[in-house]
Amino acid sequence: MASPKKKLQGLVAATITPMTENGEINFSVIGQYVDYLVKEQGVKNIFVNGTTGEGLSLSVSERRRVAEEWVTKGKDKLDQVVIHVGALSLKESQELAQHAAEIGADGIAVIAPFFLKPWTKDVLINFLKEVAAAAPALPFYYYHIPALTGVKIRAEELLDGIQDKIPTFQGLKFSDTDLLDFGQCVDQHRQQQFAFLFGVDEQLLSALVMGATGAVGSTYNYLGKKTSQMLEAFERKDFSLALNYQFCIQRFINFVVKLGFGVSQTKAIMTLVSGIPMGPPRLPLQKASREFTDSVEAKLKSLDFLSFTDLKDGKLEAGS
Ligand SMILES: CC(=O)N[C@H](C=O)[C@@H](O)[C@H](O)[C@H](O)CO
Ligand SMILES: CC(=O)C(=O)O
Repeated sequence: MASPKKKLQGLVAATITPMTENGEINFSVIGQYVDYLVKEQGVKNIFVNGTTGEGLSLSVSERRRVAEEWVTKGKDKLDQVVIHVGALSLKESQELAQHAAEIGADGIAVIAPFFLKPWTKDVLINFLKEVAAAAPALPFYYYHIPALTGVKIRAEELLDGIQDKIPTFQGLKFSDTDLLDFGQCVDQHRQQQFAFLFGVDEQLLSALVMGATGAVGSTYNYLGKKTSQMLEAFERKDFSLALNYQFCIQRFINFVVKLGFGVSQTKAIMTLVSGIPMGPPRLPLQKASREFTDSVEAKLKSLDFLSFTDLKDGKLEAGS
């Protein structure tokens, strides 16, 4: 059984995989990236090779090297490094799980296989169990992202009795807007100390109300500090301030969603905000346009996100 050590909580940044202009992984900026997350964003947990990291667009050997680099550069700086090891091939997923254990990662996460799909809960559990068994000492997280995998098995159903099958099961990363499903996951497992990590950044406040213990997301790369302020306000039960922060974050996300938002755009935004070159995405994704970056820069300035100036008297300016 996984050591019940430190529970994964708070904000977890879903890391981008930096690339060079010619499409190779740019390992040379990962050290800087770690320092940026810790010092500028106050984020000390990362989720590597997931959606934002284009994990499924990398070769197995690239995924291994990326995981190694984050673990190495994060040593003594980060609290937890969780590696996403999901793949269409069970063998590859097991290899990556075993590798994550060998390099000293703090946990592994797995999405549902999404080409030849599991159609029932039991089949999905069997797949996850085989992966988890390849890293029997590592905490295991199920990464529920039905809009991208097309596997719509409800998380609540999946979690029912999961520890009997997967003793290392430690939590759920829930990237969906179904708060009935999410809430029931929390409600039915209150005794078990699982991590319930929400993955829709623009709706995190509602998930906190529903019992989320943390969050994994792409925006925590550059809005980590802002989002932490929301978490702190929530902890203090200052719900109107927490809502102000959530609305402020929503104004930004709503703005980029309307322009067309995905991993490519996340790379462009992070380059802009951190100054660390994230490079283009890999095909089939296309680099974000110059117009996108220009309008985002103007928006970030108008929202005061670039300087991370604190809110005055806990009040936001009206409008956006
Ligand atoms: C589909 C996707 O990439 N979801 C991310 C994590 O699960 C989120 O962090 C979103 O990027 C974020 O909520 C903005 O929509
Ligand atoms: C957002 C997230 O969790 C991912 O990129 O996998």
